[in-house]
Amino acid sequence: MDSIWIKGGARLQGEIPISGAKNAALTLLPCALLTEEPLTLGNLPRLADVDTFAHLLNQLGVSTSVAGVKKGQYGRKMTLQANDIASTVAPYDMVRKMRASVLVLGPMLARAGESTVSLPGGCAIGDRPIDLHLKALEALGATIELAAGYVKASAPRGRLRGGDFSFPVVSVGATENALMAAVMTTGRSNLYNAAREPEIVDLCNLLVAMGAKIEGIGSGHLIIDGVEGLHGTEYEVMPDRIEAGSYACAAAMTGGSINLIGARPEEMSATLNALAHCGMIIEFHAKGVRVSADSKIRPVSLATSPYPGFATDMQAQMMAMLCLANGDSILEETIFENRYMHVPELRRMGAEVDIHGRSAIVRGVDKLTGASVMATDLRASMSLVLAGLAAEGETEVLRVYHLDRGYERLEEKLSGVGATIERRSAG
Ligand SMILES: CC(=O)N[C@H]1[C@@H](OP(=O)(O)OP(=O)(O)OC[C@H]2O[C@@H](n3ccc(=O)[nH]c3=O)[C@H](O)[C@@H]2O)O[C@H](CO)[C@@H](O)[C@@H]1O
Ligand SMILES: C=C(OP(=O)(O)O)C(=O)O
Repeated sequence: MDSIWIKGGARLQGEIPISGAKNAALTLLPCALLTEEPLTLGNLPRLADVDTFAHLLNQLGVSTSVAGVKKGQYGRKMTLQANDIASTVAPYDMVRKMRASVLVLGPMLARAGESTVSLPGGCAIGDRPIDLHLKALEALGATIELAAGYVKASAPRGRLRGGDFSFPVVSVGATENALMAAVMTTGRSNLYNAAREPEIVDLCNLLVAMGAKIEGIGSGHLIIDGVEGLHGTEYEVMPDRIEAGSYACAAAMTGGSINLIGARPEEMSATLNALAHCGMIIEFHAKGVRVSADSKIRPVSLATSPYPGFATDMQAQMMAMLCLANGDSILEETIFENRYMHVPELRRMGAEVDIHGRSAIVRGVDKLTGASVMATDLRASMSLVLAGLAAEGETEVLRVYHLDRGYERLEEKLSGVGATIERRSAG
């Protein structure tokens, strides 16, 4: 199995091109199910999750073709076409590989009048139920049955009528599923307390480009007037604000300066504000944003919350950074109940972190030391890469497949700014 080997200590300096956002890509891809016309998505990141999603869509009868990509170029362009839906079942072996597979539920229901998807079960960061996806679809007129680990949603007489739903807690995925179902109903839907993440705005913008009628985009109240059918279009995936934030932490932790090319600072202001609070210099420019270390990292207290709050997907990376602050920081994880799996591994590198329920006290230390480490999820793995970049000595991060889910050519991007990092095969 591959690992990432890092010799820490280099001051990172230069430019990193930011790839298309994983979490946007994973909700734009299922939109191909909503039309029989071709949908072309550009700036799709080359990630394992994107390949897995394309494979799932293939199983449902969607054809996918990738335009020629030049060597050294990031991203790719994929054309997807769902002439017919060959199957309306997303099987367990796909959904268990990637939770986001559940996002075929809403669009498949809208297009084919029925949809059967395996229940995803829990994962490394928490329980992650899909009850709100199902309740929102029921409010739009779907009938839901649960049997043998699968959820079967159907639309009476083949088409949903639309309806109103107020999310009791903000859910990105449930908002996405409800939106993709609501755009082809026979009536009007109101989604209250909808997620406002930039990836939701990206989804709305694509749906509108396909002919959907959505008002309130970017707000917590989305009003959707169903249309008869949608058409194909060409669309560019938004830049990945979590990838950009992760590399910003790399600049901070190595006393460096990284220009995040293509990053949209307005979509990552909670991360940039936290970095500025910690003493980093943030400079906006036409091509993106530059993050530079000016002094020792100052401690900060942060709680994760839905957008525009501080993203849970940045918590592990921020923790790695705060391990090197000149004082104690407090992090509170309010979204997922089990998202501190990186802590024991960071401790093995010399970090001092105490967990009290959902809070973590991060006591800044003068240095981290390289070690062999592994994590059980994507962002936890990235926090270990960041720790390795700043640590004294060598670090080996095992279970690279987590990183390959969400960071396009990580080692290439980091060596481009001066890191000593390589992928090694265990043979
Ligand atoms: C592919 C993708 O975009 N993944 C992101 C998405 O995940 P995902 O869409 O799974 O996360 P949600 O926003 O749905 O989860 C937020 C909270 O709501 C709870 N919940 C969610 C749905 C539901 O039916 N019932 C329920 O109780 C979850 O357990 C969690 O505590 O948003 C998360 C929160 O920003 C991010 O960390 C993930 O990177
Ligand atoms: C938790 C994440 O992704 P997913 O929802 O795909 O597991 C993430 O991107 O950090």
